Amino acid sequence: MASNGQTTKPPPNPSPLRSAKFFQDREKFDKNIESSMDDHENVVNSLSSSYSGLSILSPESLFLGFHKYVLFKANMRILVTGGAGFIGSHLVDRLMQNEKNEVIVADNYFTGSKDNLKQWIGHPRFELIRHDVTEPLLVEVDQIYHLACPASPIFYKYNPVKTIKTNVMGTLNMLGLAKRVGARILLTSTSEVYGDPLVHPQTEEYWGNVNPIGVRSCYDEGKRVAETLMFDYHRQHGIEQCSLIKFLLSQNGEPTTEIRIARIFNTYGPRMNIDDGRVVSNFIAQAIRDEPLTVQLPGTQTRSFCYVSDMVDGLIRLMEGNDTGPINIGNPGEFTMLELAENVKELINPDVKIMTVENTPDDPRQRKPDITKAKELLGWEPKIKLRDGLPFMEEDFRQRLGVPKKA
Ligand SMILES: NC(=O)c1ccc[n+]([C@@H]2O[C@H](COP(=O)([O-])OP(=O)(O)OC[C@H]3O[C@@H](n4cnc5c(N)ncnc54)[C@H](O)[C@@H]3O)[C@@H](O)[C@H]2O)c1
Ligand SMILES: O=C(O)[C@H]1O[C@H](OP(=O)(O)OP(=O)(O)OC[C@H]2O[C@@H](n3ccc(=O)[nH]c3=O)[C@H](O)[C@@H]2O)[C@H](O)[C@@H](O)[C@@H]1O
Repeated sequence: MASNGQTTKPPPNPSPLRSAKFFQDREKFDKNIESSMDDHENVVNSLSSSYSGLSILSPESLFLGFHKYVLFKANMRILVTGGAGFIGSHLVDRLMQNEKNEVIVADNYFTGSKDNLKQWIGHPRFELIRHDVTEPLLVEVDQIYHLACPASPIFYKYNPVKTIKTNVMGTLNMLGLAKRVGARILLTSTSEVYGDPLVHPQTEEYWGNVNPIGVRSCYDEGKRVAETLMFDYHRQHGIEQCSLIKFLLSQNGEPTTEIRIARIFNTYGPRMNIDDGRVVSNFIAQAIRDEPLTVQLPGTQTRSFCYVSDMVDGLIRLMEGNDTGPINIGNPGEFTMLELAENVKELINPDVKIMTVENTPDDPRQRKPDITKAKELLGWEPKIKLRDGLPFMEEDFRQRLGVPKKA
């Protein structure tokens, strides 16, 4: 009861789907669909009369062709944030292979480098922008792969406030852009959202065991907030629509936010920073330099390592597919750090020593993805085993370090 004794009205239904505005909008869509149908008829008629050669085509096929032209744009303009980094640059290579793609990279070069993209600089379908994602960006694009964020623990702990700003404000800015231009956005989240996991292997349903105030939290919790923002934008501004309605919505200035979330597990391959600090790059660089492999204690902690080409394949499938995720993308092959060191020693330098060193706080004890969802929903699973991937990385590191393999 209100204070004046009258019965208070229930608050309006908060669901944007059921608000009065929703029904007004629906009416607007219906009218638009009708007028768009009229437009199509006009186009079909004028095309048929202007080009006698087209008269062999049925009005239906012309209608569909027009739809395809308008709704499923032949060319795709794709933004890759963090595209000058390790995974980002491999993703750019793969996207550029498709001649219908135009690729724009936005990167602040904190851990990435122009060198990773040198083969594309000057290419007519490629643009590189020095940009920090904590600031807004306005570019007309159809898809956004949002990778910008330092990934190596050494780098993300170096300036933790900046790391959390990159994850939170960076993702907010990219979501704002996605909403404004009607682009689909994919976030590269991480297995670190599972923290020091109590469930093994990790399924997407597991909510994680994360220290909110530890030295890794800027990254783990930053990515968790980034995932939350993705889903909030999706729920608040995005309804899964069929392409026709989506097109009409975007024509009306109505926001749509289509999201995809990949939870990436440890990925390795050529172009990793040599002094990046992550375990695979450390061990390979140490083996090549004849320095002892530094296994952090206790050495029995596990990780699952995915080769970068498999990762890129998984990310593209997720972007192109129909599922929002989150979906684990990683290789379920699980190794202790001592086993990894043994493998590197055997494959790269049998004379190298293995030594144990102190670990850092909150290091997860185990990690292995359950990839059932990726298999079922994306038809994806990794192809390259660790022992097959390590030599590709060795070759790249030897070239960059200028140390040829001993005869
Ligand atoms: N490699 C892995 O094992 C792994 C695992 C889980 C998740 N991920 C995620 O995948 C993405 C790419 O990782 P990576 O291994 O290629 O790392 P990386 O450090 O090589 O690449 C990150 C890129 O983002 C750029 N960047 C960082 N902060 C930025 C900012 N504020 N504005 C613009 N650009 C910025 C860097 O300069 C770099 O080019 C990251 O989001 C990371 O969290 C990676
Ligand atoms: O897969 C993930 O989700 C995360 O994986 C890594 O995080 P982490 O597994 O801690 O990466 P590394 O620094 O490579 O450490 C892996 C393990 O190797 C150990 N390690 C590291 C370096 C080293 O020289 N020796 C060593 O034994 C660490 O103690 C740790 O147990 C990435 O760096 C994160 O960006 C990513 O999000």
